[in-house]
Amino acid sequence: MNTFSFTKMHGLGNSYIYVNMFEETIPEALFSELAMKVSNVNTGIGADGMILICPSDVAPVKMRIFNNDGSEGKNCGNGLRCVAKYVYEHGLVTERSFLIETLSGLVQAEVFVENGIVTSVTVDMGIPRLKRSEVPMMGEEAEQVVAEEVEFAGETYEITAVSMGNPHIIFYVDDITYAPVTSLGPIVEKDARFPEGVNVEFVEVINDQELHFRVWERGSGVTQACGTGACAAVVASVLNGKTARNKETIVHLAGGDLVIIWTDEGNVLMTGPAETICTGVYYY
Ligand SMILES: N[C@H](CCC[C@H](N)C(=O)O)C(=O)O
Repeated sequence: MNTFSFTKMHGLGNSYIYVNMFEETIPEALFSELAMKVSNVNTGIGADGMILICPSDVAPVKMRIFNNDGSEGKNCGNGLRCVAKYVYEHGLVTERSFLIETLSGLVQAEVFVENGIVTSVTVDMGIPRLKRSEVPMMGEEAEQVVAEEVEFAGETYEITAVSMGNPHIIFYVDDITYAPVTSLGPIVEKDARFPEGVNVEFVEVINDQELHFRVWERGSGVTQACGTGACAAVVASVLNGKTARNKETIVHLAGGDLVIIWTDEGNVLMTGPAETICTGVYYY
């Protein structure tokens, strides 16, 4: 019987099983299968996926994120805040600001500490990728995919597509309460026009600095929050003239709020909480 120690953490209810790969040894071939198993609420621990905190050649740590269907994501905003909290509190870093390597590049995290405990984290999520080919989305190359009419399941929708290192498509709705998250989300997630799949976000604009937000995540389905998705929603809202560039926007997700700013310099800053739920030993 094999085991590994884990820490369950969440960012606004978007929970993952975190494994410190500086201390644990798990065969790479099992990462995908174990992500599915630990995520199962009945036969596993229960979470939206698994995140590995790994050594890196270019930063203090590298984050690898696996959705609950076993697929590997290239970025995870809520995960980055929890990784930053974990590595600071476990002494893997000594500075309050440090780099984290992801599959979509390096990001800079800054932790805010009270009595030795990280209470919130700001992550510089970098520059959004806006070209159709960068999302990626099939079709004739375009500098941006903004307010484009696209048909899904026989209905025509206006969509905006943004990559934060992982793909996102944003739909605007009049009332977030009635957003077709579970009906339209799974259809769009697997649409052939998104060769790598896509995270599906629904946004209600409250004012030029406030959004309501719900998400159907690629590889995990409905989650309480999606950090990269919230960043993509702010970028899309600026591109659509609905919110202000270079001003803090409050994004109200099901699990709570994120404060996000798309700066004039081009990068997206995301600030929000990160919490530890429990630790334990998993048997496999
Ligand atoms: N489902 C995403 C990964 C998790 C992103 C989300 N949980 C976040 O906080 O950004 C993907 O496959 O691209």
